[in-house]
Amino acid sequence: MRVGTRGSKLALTQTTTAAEAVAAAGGFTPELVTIRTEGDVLTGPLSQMGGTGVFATALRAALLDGSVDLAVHSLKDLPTAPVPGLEVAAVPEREDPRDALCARDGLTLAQLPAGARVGTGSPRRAAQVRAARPDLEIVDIRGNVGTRLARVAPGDLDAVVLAASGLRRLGLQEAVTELIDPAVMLPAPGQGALALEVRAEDATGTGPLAAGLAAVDHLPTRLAVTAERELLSRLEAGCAAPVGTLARTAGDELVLDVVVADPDGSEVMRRHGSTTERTVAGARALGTRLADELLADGAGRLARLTL
Ligand SMILES: NCc1[nH]cc(CCC(=O)O)c1CC(=O)O
Repeated sequence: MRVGTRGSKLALTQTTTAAEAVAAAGGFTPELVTIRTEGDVLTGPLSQMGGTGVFATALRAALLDGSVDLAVHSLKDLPTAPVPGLEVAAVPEREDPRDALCARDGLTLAQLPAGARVGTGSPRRAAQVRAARPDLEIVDIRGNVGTRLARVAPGDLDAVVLAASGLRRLGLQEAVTELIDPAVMLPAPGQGALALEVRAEDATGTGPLAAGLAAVDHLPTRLAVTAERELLSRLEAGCAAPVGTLARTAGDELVLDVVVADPDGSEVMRRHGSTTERTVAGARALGTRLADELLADGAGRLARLTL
């Protein structure tokens, strides 16, 4: 069973873990195949790379041409539009979805001094940092997790904002000085979750791959990310848009929080919604409903500023 992965340390770590879980449940041996994607080759701000899918397209092509049988993606890097012939057959249990501040001297967002320099390449993170702390300076950065973390140094940056999940998977959780409360910063749709994608004919049935995938699928995570991604696609916003959202199951409800910000954080729209229909269709309907409420209130104008 050939498993496609990006070559970054984070991608290799999370693909290995996911592939081993699927393989153990399905009873086969995985072989990792590293694939260079556009997002790994190009430099410059991600938000200006011309659309979504810079990390996923090459992996999807490898699935379609048969050179791999399973692709492991960070769900937040996967475009919401379905690809004919492919299916996200499993979404394993999500890691911590929150964003993490990694600051010098153990500082939190509230404790950073005025004028402190905070690195992020994400318009979503930048807008929410600006909304919470208009007195900080945002510095546009890129690179893999290790590269970005290394920028926290005297004479350079005071802090960076990264996904807690990525840091944890890399064993770098010591660098986190604050797990940012979703009331202050909502994560990207799907953050902290993985998508296990296969050719549609392998998604169901009695084969070892389908059996392994069914064993690692986690329904509460699938419902949460379905609501988040439906909202994102309804807003027609890409992965680089200033849209934060987080869904979770609470008791017998699925609840969804959303923020749409203009890039400078001076205008921020928040919405909260819930449903008792804990099915994929119910999750979709919840995402659609909140997106429509936001669009009716002018969110399109805010979000489109950076698209
Ligand atoms: N776009 C980069 C990216 N894609 C997935 C992750 C790791 C977090 C995750 O599992 O969602 C990261 C790094 C980051 O945002 O800090």
